[in-house]
Amino acid sequence: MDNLELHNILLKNYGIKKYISPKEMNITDNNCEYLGIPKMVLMENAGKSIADEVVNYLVKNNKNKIFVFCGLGNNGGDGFVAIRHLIGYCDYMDKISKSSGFIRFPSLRSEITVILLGKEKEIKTYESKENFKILKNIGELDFRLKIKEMACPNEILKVIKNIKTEKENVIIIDAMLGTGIKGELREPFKTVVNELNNLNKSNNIKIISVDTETKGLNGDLIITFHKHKLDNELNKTNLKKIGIPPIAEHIVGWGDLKALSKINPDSHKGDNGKVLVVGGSKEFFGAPILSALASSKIVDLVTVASVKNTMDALRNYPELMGYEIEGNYFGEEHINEIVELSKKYNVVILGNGLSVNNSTKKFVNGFLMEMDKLNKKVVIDADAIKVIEYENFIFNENFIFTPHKKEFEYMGLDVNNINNIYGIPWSSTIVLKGKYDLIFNKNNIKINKTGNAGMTVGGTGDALCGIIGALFCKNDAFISGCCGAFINGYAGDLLLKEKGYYYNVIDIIDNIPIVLALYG
Ligand SMILES: NC(=O)C1=CN([C@@H]2O[C@H](COP(=O)(O)OP(=O)(O)OC[C@H]3O[C@@H](n4cnc5c(N)ncnc54)[C@H](O)[C@@H]3O)[C@@H](O)[C@H]2O)[C@@H](O)CC1
Ligand SMILES: [K+]
Repeated sequence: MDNLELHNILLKNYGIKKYISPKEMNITDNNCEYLGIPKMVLMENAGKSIADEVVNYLVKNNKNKIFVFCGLGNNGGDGFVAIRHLIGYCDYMDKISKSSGFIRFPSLRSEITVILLGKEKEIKTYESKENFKILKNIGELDFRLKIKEMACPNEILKVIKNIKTEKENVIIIDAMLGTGIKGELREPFKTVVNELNNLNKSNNIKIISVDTETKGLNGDLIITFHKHKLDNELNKTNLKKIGIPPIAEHIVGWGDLKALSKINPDSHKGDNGKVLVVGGSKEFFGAPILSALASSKIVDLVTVASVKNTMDALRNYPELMGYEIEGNYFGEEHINEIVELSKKYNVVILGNGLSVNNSTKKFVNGFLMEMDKLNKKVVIDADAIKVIEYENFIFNENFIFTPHKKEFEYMGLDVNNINNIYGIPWSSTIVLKGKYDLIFNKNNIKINKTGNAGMTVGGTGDALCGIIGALFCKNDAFISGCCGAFINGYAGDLLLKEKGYYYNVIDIIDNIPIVLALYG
């Protein structure tokens, strides 16, 4: 069974999640673009579905005047599109009422008023900007559309006061903030929300929110897109599908990369992560250096704890630090000192070039037991995967495993027997490497399709766990696994375009910053 088949079987078993968090939604939204679906298309579908629903609401509730409060992000953009579609309905409704003398809809003879909470130049996204321009073009010529750009709360208060005196039945559309809200509500949004809550108590006014209610707002209806959002009250939410395919939630793409924790420009040395690589042996001394080099492209500080041969090779890499152990292999006698050393680091990467023998077996099992007690984050790779005694093993959420198919079999999890995987009470994240990488834990599953045949060259697995370990310093296990797989593969894909299949792991490592600069 290949990873793609496994993915489909796991997906079936995981079932479909009813809710989506704002963060997951943003990732999915960006990954639609990665799949080739332009954001403009999703915004168009979202805005159209709002307009359809508002017209329904107009009919049912005998409303005939619309005010739309729009923010500067894509929630506002959905509002702009909805207004354009509603203007289309006005025409349709006028025609029906005049030609047939039969009034099916209340006529929107009065105008739609758009209140942009800010200035046009402050609109954040390309899609929103373009849709606002269209509205302005229409509004210049069509008496039914009025557009106001307002940043000052006092000006906005005047508009809301006027709404109170409206004789018409009014609908207010809240397209202020959606899944992009961060922190507490700022002005002028705060004032608007307070005032709208007061207005809402009057019977003539109904509030419909786009995607989510702007924080603190208590409206009448929410029209949400793709999936229910965690905070929305179900009994007043209407779900609309806007053309997002289910796989957009399960593919790793640049949406995941954009969701990674960002480097703070004011940060100090060490703030952006410290990684300890524990691996290497007399024979395989280079592997931990490759992991460490990959990590060092992302975090501030990387130390390799290893045998003398590795230390000798490390002299050529001044960007890495070394910690030499006694002997040719890790063993039980090294557990205490490496546990102590690990306390200074955010993440430990364990296993590259460790060798498989009784000595390393004792080390790995004893060391991981201590890591579990300390709640230390560990990426477990290569030989470490082979020597773990899985019968007594605790798969905690701070462990990420990065096996290929053969190593995965050591874990006692039969790829061909899905019941063996699904339902296992573990929290660790698995990054199962292959043509398609599969990243999963008991809550999530994603598939990564970056990478190419050139990556069968030695060391790419070491680079991968180096990247994952570095990301894990400041991100959760699942997104670190996903983004590590994506970055490693994408670095290789860039090389394929540039050099064909003739590149090595050092070229991949050198490309890590390029991928992060493109999408991070
Ligand atoms: N997720 C999807 O698949 C789709 C999402 N769309 C819409 O896009 C929305 C998300 O768009 P964005 O990511 O641009 O985010 P939002 O439009 O929700 O908000 C982002 C804007 O709000 C400002 N902001 C953030 N926190 C604030 C606070 N506390 N107080 C005041 N202002 C604050 C930011 O400066 C930014 O300009 C969704 O809710 C939905 O309406 C649609 O366009 C179509 C598809
Ligand atoms: K909203």
